[in-house]
Amino acid sequence: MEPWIVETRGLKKYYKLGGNVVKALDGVDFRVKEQEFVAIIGKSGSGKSTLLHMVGGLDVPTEGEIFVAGRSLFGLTKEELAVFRRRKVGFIFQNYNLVPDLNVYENIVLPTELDGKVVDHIFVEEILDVLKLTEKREAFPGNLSGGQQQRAAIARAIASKPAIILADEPTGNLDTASGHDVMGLLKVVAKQFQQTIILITHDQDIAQMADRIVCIEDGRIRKGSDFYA
Ligand SMILES: Nc1ncnc2c1ncn2[C@@H]1O[C@H](COP(=O)(O)OP(=O)(O)OP(=O)(O)O)[C@@H](O)[C@H]1O
Repeated sequence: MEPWIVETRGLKKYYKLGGNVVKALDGVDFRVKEQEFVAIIGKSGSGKSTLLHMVGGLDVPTEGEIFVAGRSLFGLTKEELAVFRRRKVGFIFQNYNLVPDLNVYENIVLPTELDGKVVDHIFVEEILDVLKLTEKREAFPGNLSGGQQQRAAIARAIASKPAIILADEPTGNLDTASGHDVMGLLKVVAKQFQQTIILITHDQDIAQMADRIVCIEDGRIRKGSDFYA
């Protein structure tokens, strides 16, 4: 059996809008191996966010199955999905989503503390070092550049040791140079700490930095689009 850490089977998400049905996802079979770094590309409205939200347990499909780290998300209650997200998924958003009143270090350890787990401070130091944030550990998000904030958000995602990391347009708010920097560092930490990453982006150049690229078109994986970069 293939060691899929993420697998979707026949995934569909339909929205009823007035008399119309919007097929945001229309039968997606998507698989990710452990420690892979996959970029999902596609035009605006193609279904990228919908797919990421389903895999991250932020939303439930109309039809189809999702397996993450060996368990099915089918039939989980809202509360069970919240626990799934907290324990298994690290999220990285376009807007960083750092807590403004907490410094970099406090932001990084927050999810682990909220989950009632012991913080592995040695591990956090290593992450800070790889992401070149050691000197910014006591800085507040408001005093950091966009690239530094996103590096802190990446550190936070890695520090909770999730099964998968989902990144939603992580370079979307950054200029080209900072975007490439952040993407390069994300790749380095992913490899160093053996993380599985699924990232969505509009940007071909950013996607090219992943191990594998999958293109979504009209709610489906475009035939022949799934390839190793
Ligand atoms: N809550 C909703 N209600 C109705 N339609 C929705 C909803 N969420 C998404 N859609 C529709 O589903 C389709 C896919 O949306 P989705 O956000 O997944 O695309 P996307 O590829 O992530 O786009 P973008 O790059 O602009 O974020 C679009 O047509 C969108 O309008």
